[in-house]
Amino acid sequence: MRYLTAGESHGPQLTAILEGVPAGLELTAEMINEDLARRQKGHGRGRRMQIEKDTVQILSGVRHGRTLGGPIALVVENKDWTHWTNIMGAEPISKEDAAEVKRVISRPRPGHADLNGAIKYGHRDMRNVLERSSARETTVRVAAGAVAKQILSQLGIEIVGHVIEIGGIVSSPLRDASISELKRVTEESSVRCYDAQVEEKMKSAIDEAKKNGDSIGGVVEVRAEGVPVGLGSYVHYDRKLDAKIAAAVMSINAFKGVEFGIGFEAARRNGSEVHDEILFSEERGYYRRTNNLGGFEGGMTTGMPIVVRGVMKPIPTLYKPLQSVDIETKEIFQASIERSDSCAVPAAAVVAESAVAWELANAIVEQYGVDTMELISSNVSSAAERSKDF
Ligand SMILES: Cc1cc2nc3c(=O)[nH]c(=O)nc-3n(C[C@H](O)[C@H](O)[C@H](O)COP(=O)(O)O)c2cc1C
Ligand SMILES: C=C(O[C@@H]1CC(C(=O)O)=C[C@@H](OP(=O)(O)O)[C@H]1O)C(=O)O
Repeated sequence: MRYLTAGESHGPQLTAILEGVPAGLELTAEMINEDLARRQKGHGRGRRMQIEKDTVQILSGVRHGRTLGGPIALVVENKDWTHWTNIMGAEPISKEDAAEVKRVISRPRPGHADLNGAIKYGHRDMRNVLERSSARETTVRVAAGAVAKQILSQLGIEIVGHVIEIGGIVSSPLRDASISELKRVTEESSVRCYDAQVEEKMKSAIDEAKKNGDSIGGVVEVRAEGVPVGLGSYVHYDRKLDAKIAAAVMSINAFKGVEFGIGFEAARRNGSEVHDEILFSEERGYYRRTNNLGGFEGGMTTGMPIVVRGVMKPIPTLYKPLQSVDIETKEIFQASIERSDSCAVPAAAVVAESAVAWELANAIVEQYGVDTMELISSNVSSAAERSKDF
């Protein structure tokens, strides 16, 4: 499976075209809208989220609630577009109108794609960069992820993204919570964190940063359970599924690093304290005593829960401006802004969940790849039986 997205932050709409989704998958706009609404929530979001009410239109590839096997076109409208029709319209504008509607952005914001993008594409107006580099695009990535999650759910695979750290405030280590419990608890949390003890502290940290004109980042974690053994492969670098998942998480705006299981902590432990011992029971087949490696060995799934974390840097647009240089005058200036999120880590947890869901679903469709959900289900079940008795 693959997908493309198109659309600018303040243009008319965002579009995703998904190709290779098997036929016979139950899919409704309502299923996708649930995740779109989850992405919009979270303490620390800015005024834009009060304007947008993200809902999807399914424009092709689905009939009477089931996928057909053809490309699926998904569209989410930008409500804010009505305020930007002159500035963001596709048609050429006259010189006179240009003076009125086209306030050229010549001042790059540190931490954004503005300057590098302008140099790369030769744009003297950095709106031409920021419109597409904006994380508004993650809306349709979540829509694509919601389709992937339907595939996973039909195969009994559960997945959830949640927040484990914001602005240096860390939630306590996770108890033996099931994914459904994690989902239920984090859904009710204003920061998408299961640890109610630290929720208030995280909110205060966000409020404090905002009050100071600053922003904060954090760490999100995605867990997936019920994943079959042997997705991905060790035989070639570009077939390693952990690498694909890492790239998908890293591709989320503002993400700066990814780890699996105990991750960077592995550097500080002996091998005997890292590697997960192999056990066998009639009931479970092969399993691991621990899951320090987060569900991967040799670029393949072990059948243990997948545990992947990503770190999000603080939002770069700050009310407390950072120094930059105007590309027209070469003068130093202090960037000033009208609106921004002060923390988007809770929203990013939903984006990360979607990114991982897509990679997992894609790996399954590739590996058990036939054109219908029915056959994929039966192939996955017989592969599970085979690996249990192996
Ligand atoms: C859900 C989400 C919301 C974001 N909101 C903002 C925002 O309001 N203001 C901002 O400056 N950056 C925001 N960002 C981060 C920028 O999009 C990102 O830092 C920028 O595009 C540069 O990309 P890079 O950080 O990956 O290098 C957001 C990111 C995500 C994932
Ligand atoms: C619109 C979304 O996030 C936007 C991501 C973003 C950025 O620079 O990445 C900047 C802000 O946009 P604006 O400048 O219009 O306020 C955020 O609101 C969204 O998440 O749906």
